[in-house]
Amino acid sequence: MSTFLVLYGTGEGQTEKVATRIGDVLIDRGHEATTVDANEVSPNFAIDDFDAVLVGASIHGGKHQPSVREFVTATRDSLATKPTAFFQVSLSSADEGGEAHAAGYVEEFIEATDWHPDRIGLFGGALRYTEYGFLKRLVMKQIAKRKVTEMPDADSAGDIEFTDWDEVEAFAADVAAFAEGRLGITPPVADDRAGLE
Ligand SMILES: Cc1cc2nc3c(=O)[nH]c(=O)nc-3n(C[C@H](O)[C@H](O)[C@H](O)COP(=O)(O)O)c2cc1C
Repeated sequence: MSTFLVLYGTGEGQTEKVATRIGDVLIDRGHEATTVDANEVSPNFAIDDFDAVLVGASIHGGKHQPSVREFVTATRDSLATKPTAFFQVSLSSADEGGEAHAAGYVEEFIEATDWHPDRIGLFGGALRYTEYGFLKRLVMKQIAKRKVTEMPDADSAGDIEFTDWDEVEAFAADVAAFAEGRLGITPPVADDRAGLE
């Protein structure tokens, strides 16, 4: 068993939802996963308590959450000694033709923080109209109309989710396998299965 930190920044909760799903995959695999909002990190938070770290952020107005950027900059030296991954949630990743934008945000983040994660995941986000004020709702509806080619159905509240959960789970499993390899451990669940055979 290894200990994973999943630290995230979120505006309307979609990145938190993605971080939680990643944590669930790691736990199902037999690891320990701690999911933390970057805004709620205490000053004595010890990143060295964790064997591996995943950091996630969403994009608002072309930028990631400053709290995530600050965390990564402050812990960069420690991150460099562990298996790490970065995941990003944005509307660009939901849009056919938006890949270059999504990749550009990551590139800018890596350049600014000088952190080089081992794995990167890019996920489509959500339009949480129920969380927006009047003006933001209007602007986001217009942006979505212009930018998004294929619009999934809205839920009963009117929100629209683009996140591909199979992709999120595959990413989490890939990061776990990579970390297990680097840490030189056998996946705990696979161990149990071997014992049963
Ligand atoms: C005010 C606002 C600005 C946004 N700006 C961008 C943007 O510049 N590029 C982009 O790809 N997505 C943008 N998005 C889409 C968000 O990244 C998407 O809604 C995501 O699900 C937000 O995740 P969160 O709830 O974890 O913050 C924006 C969303 C909002 C509400």
